[in-house]
Amino acid sequence: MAMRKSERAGRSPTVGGAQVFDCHPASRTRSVRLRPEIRKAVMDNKETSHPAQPNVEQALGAFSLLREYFQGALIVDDRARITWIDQRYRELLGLPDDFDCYGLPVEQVIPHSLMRRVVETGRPILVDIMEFDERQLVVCRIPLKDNAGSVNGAIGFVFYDRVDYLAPILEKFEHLRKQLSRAQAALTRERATKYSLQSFVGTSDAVRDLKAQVRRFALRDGAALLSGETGTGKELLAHAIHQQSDRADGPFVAVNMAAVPEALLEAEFFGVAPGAYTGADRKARKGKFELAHGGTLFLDEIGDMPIAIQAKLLRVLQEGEIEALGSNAVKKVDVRIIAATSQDLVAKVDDRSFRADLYYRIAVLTIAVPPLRDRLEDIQVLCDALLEKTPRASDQRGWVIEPEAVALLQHHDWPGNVRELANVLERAAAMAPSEIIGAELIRSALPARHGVSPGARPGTSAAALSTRLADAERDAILEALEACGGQKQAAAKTLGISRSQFYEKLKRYGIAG
Ligand SMILES: Nc1ncnc2c1ncn2[C@@H]1O[C@H](COP(=O)(O)OP(=O)(O)OP(=O)(O)O)[C@@H](O)[C@H]1O
Repeated sequence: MAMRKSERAGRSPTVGGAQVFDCHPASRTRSVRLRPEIRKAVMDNKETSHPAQPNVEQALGAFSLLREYFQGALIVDDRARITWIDQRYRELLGLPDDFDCYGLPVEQVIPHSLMRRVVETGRPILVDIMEFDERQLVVCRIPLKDNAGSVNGAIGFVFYDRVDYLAPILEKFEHLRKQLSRAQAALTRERATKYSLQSFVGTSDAVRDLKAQVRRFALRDGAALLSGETGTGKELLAHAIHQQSDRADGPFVAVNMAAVPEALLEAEFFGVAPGAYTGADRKARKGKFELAHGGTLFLDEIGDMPIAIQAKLLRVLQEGEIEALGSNAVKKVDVRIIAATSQDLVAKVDDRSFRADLYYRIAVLTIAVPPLRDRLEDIQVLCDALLEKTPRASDQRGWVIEPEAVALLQHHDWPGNVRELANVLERAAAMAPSEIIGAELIRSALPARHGVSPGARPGTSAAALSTRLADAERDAILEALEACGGQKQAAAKTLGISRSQFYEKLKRYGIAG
């Protein structure tokens, strides 16, 4: 390959016996500071002898036509170690003149390099955007082959800012990258406030003790069981435990046992191997265990877990391995289980509908979440916090709840706990003609079966109708539950709705499990 005069004047490292020339003379007079990670790489990993490499002259010759377009080039051998790099690329990377990177694994000089992938797969990556020190470089990577056609290395080119037609791509990429990092930052802020322990409102002694226990449990890594009536905040607390634990940077994945049809639970948990089912869904699907790897898996309503799945869950907890449906391969998973129940699990163990061995596995750390009726002094602060989140008209300054209204709420028994309180406040707010929520409004918003006639307070006719319909639905559900001796599945059947719809309605109306 013909070298330009300036190139010949440059430093000329020996590569496998051939003389190869760096081609940008300017940097020789510039002093560049060695980046700390590169300095470390030199100390730790430098190979003393230069590796075998592809024929550099031949490779550069093949791409000589591209020379005026690229602003840096690099060659690696079949083990992705640098065998040649030109001066312009060295400059772009900030490598000082006296730094010899020959023989170093490419990632130690260019952390995001994909040259290894090209060498390993033998497939080129023709256009890619690679980040280096907050800069975006457009790169092209091509495998090199020996005379017998085997891959013996790869060559990479960098196109930086001189290629005008790449500017729109880079601008768009940069724009999207900024948008993404803004969205990620907002999400992190939102998650942190939504799920922190501070968002569990309450100043009673019961809540103080509960929070102290949650903080202690967050520091440990064992399975935890939260028990308490529906709407007491078990899921909120599970999030808070995760957020305060060492797993906070890992995923938090929730499965509601009652909401997933029984036939799908196994696939939901353990995933599906490709082709496990004939027909449309032949693709592999990850299960919740795999999705929660490195984080926390929250199992809501664990008392509703079918006995066959209980046996499988126990095996995963004992062995730390999962096997996808239709697969023989096992995968290791590292997941913390936090389970929640609104049923009496000990009673379920006694009547053998819940496995004792599974109970002892998940009840390593147990937290009993108190019902709202046992901490009625929290109602004032809960009202303030919940109303803060309740939408209001743009000309309203903020909701004000009158003391008589709070007193009325403190006389209710709250079978649906905080969720029910939130619903009542939302209904009252929807009917309120101003930002003041008084006792009359609360009386109208409380469920009819507690002796208050729905719609007694004149609201809009639409609000009154929706309130009446909701109350009728709630009463039908309560009647069905009573008729079926509390058996939810049977009650759902009586009403002609699915188990998951039934549970959704129980939640909506704050009916305890
Ligand atoms: N102490 C609290 N402070 C503020 N909000 C709360 C509190 N407890 C519960 N909530 C709110 O009440 C609603 C129900 O809470 P959550 O879903 O955590 O209850 P749960 O016990 O898991 O209910 P279920 O057993 O029905 O699934 C959520 O909107 C939650 O944010």
